[in-house]
Parts: sequence; C-alpha cells; structure tokens
Amino acid sequence: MHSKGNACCCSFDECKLTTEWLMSRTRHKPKIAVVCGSGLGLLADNISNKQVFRYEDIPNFPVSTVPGHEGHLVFGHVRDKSCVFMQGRFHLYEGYSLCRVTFPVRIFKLMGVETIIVTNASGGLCQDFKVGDIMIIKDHINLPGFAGQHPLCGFGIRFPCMSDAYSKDLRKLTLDISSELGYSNFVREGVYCMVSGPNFETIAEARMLHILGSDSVGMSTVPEVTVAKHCGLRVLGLSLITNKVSLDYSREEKVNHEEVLHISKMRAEMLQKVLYTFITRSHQEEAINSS
Ligand SMILES: O=P(O)(O)O[C@H]1O[C@H](CO)[C@@H](O)[C@H]1O
Ligand SMILES: Nc1nc2[nH]cnc2c(=O)[nH]1
Repeated sequence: MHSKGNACCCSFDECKLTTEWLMSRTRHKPKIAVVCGSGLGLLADNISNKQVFRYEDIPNFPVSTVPGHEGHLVFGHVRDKSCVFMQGRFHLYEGYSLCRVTFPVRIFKLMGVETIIVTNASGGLCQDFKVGDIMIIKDHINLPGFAGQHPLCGFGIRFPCMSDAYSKDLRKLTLDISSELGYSNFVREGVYCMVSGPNFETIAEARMLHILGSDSVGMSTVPEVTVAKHCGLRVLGLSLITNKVSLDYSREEKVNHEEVLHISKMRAEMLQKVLYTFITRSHQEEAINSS
C-alpha cells in the first residue's frame, strides 16, 4: 500500500530500483515520454516494436483505478524515435500522494528521457472553445498547490522557476504542425487549471476559475509538469476539450466521465497525428533541443 498525504513518500532508492528494473527488461532508450489522458490511451496504438509492461508488475509503480486509464507502460517507436507512453496516469483523487502521482516522471528522467508530452481531457471555460478542440497549454494554475498539495514538498531543490514550464519553442512547433495538417481551426492555446476533483465544478466554482484566467479545467497534469520542469525536462502540454463547463445557471447539460471518454476517443486520431508528427520532427527541430 502506498503512503498518502502531502509529504514526499518516494525515496531516490525506490526511483533507482524501478528504473533499473525497467532498463534491464527493455532495449528501448526513449528520449520522449507521453502521458495519455482520460480515454487517450489510443495515442499509443500505432507505435511499432511495442513492449508493454502492466503497472501492477512494475515495482513501486501505482496502479490505475480510473476508467479510460489502461495501466500500461508502452515502449516503442514512432518512425525511428524511441518513446515511452503511459497508457493511464494517476490522480490525487485516487488517494495517491502527489509524490506517487509524479513517480513515473522521475523514472523517465532517470531513464534518459529529455522531453515529456503531457495530454489530458479537460472542460472548456473559455467561451470561444468548442468540444473537440485541442488546447496547447501555455501556462497553468496549480490550485491544489495553493492549499499545500504540491509534488515538490519535501523533495529536492527549492524555489524552481515555473514561469516557463511549457516550452515556447515546442508550442510553436505544435502550432506549425497543426497548421500544416489543416487543424488550425480547432487548435488553440490557453491556461489549464488543476482542481483536485473528483467532483466536477459547481457553476460558482467554474465562474471563479474563469475570472482567475483559466481557459480549461481538469484534475491532473500540473503535478507531472511541475516535477518535469523541476528535473529539467522539456514540456509540451496538450489538452483535449471534452466538454464545455457551464458558467450559466440556465444551462441544463450535465458533464459526466462517460461523455469525457467518448469525446477523447473520437478525437484521439487527430491528436495522434499531431503527436506523431511532433515526435518525428523532433530530430530536425533545433527548437526541441534548445528550449
Ligand atoms: O486529466 P485526465 O487524466 O485526462 O482526466 C480528466 O478526466 C477525468 C474526468 O472525466 C478527470 O480525471 C480529469 O482530470
Ligand atoms: N475538473 C474537470 N475535469 C474535467 N475533465 C474533463 N472535463 C472536465 C471538467 O469539466 N472539469
């Protein structure tokens, strides 16, 4: 049983053991890691030379408890690029500490990963967003962090800068790729706000988050990005808008997880095209190595 609470619960020895366990069982040496959000495990479907580990078989790894999160760590290639995909992520509301939620990011760093692409499903607060849009995350609001739920509590060097967590060059590359693919009409940039969940927002909460400058809201991503930035990884964040969050008491629609998964699955192919093109280009783009 993993410990809970907001203190750090993963020792360096644990991280090392898990890394060594994986590296002794795979010949892949990924430089890029992808975290698949709710219903987005399909993003790993078309990679070649696949090697799959179930989370429950990996020492110290948490297990997935949320529908739409398969619980597989998948190594493989996109063209000639060695990658690792997390088919399923961990959330604070599952009862895991943020230290445990972000444990895989530390493993990726120890394995030699340099760039992490974090995807999620989120609710659109920006009134211009439509269901099915992809939001390139340009910044975030760490709401649980304001209340002391922070993955860096008790871990590593203090006071890291977060104003540039999402690489400007990687965002530009993604915008360029989206335009080449003809997707410009549904690719946006915006600010993602993390709430702890597990409930969806009340209307008053949604209004508050909107006023605070959030374009979309979800229950993940920020801890992984915070740890990734802290340990020197380049970060790209892609958020799929699976529903519009109601800011209006007269609206009757009610969001639910099944709808979130349905939209994710519908748009996964489009997101996969953007993602695979991005990964394929990574060796050509100086941006990816310098940002
Ligand atoms: O952020 P991901 O893992 O994509 O999942 C999102 O979808 C779930 C709600 O439907 C929540 O877990 C929310 O965070
Ligand atoms: N908090 C939150 N998470 C989500 N994940 C997908 N949609 C939503 C939403 O509307 N709110």
